[in-house]
Amino acid sequence: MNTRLLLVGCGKMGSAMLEGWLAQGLKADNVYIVEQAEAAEKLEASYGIHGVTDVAGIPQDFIPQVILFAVKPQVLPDVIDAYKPLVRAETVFLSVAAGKTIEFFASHLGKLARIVRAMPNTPAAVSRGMTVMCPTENVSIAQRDMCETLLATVGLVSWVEDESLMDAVTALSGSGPAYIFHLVEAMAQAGETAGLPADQAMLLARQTVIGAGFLLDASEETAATLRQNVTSPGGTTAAALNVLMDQENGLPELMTRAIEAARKRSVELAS
Ligand SMILES: NC(=O)C1=CN([C@@H]2O[C@H](COP(=O)(O)OP(=O)(O)OC[C@H]3O[C@@H](n4cnc5c(N)ncnc54)[C@H](OP(=O)(O)O)[C@@H]3O)[C@@H](O)[C@H]2O)C=CC1
Ligand SMILES: O=C(O)[C@@H]1CCC=N1
Repeated sequence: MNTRLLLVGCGKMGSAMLEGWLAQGLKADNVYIVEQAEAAEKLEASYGIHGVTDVAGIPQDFIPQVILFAVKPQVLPDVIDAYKPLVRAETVFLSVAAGKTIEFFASHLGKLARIVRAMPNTPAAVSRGMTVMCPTENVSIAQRDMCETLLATVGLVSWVEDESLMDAVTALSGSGPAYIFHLVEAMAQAGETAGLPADQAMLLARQTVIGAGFLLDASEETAATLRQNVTSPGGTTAAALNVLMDQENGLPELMTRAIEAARKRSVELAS
């Protein structure tokens, strides 16, 4: 965890990764963060990290190994050109921005820039993230390893060579935590409708999702087997799954539509 890191944008995703890295022993002294003034001050005060409001605030002798863009995709076109002077063979530009293609970065930073397009998710904050990465050809094996090591400290890492798959990745694992949090909300709401007090319904929904996630993690069994283990023939779970697994109006159909909507939005965010 000695990577010299320049983090551009430290909002929800940037801070999720940062929290994970700091918990794993990242040295605050090796990190510069470019953020809005108030956030930069807070980061300095809370973590002892160098917070600056502009790329000009980074000392000349700080040569980042990784420049990680974690600003909104819509903000990137206004931000990116300021980083062109930092293009060097020893620096990888790692972007987590949804939709923003490698071509976008290359067109602003030049062909010599070494670029990795990545898609993490917020469970990185508790070292349970899922990150998928896609590199340009000029990213060295050592630099791939460095990016993998960095992201592997906060969860699992997978690579794709076909960049077009990053839109599906974004729709599945990038946005995915929100689907699970919404599942908790929906289960709690349904529990209330079934007669439970609101706070108890939320307690049951939360702990059921947390417990199921832990069980999935700890077990050698597939999700399908764990589902079957709950389902007694002719019992209550089977009655619910008849609804959820309906071919036309069930969860698979709904999830397919939801993930396709997210994938399409990722494609749109490219421009
Ligand atoms: N949230 C998530 O679950 C995931 C997000 N991502 C990607 O991560 C990126 C960030 O998303 P998210 O963290 O949710 O968004 P946030 O808005 O929470 O974070 C972006 C941060 O960047 C700051 N910022 C704005 N302009 C600049 C600038 N010029 N220089 C430096 N910092 C700046 C923002 O400040 P201010 O708010 O004051 O404008 C904000 O704190 C996006 O590209 C998104 O696609 C990827 C995977 C998952
Ligand atoms: O909603 C978004 O666009 C970002 C990308 C994946 C998760 N959050």
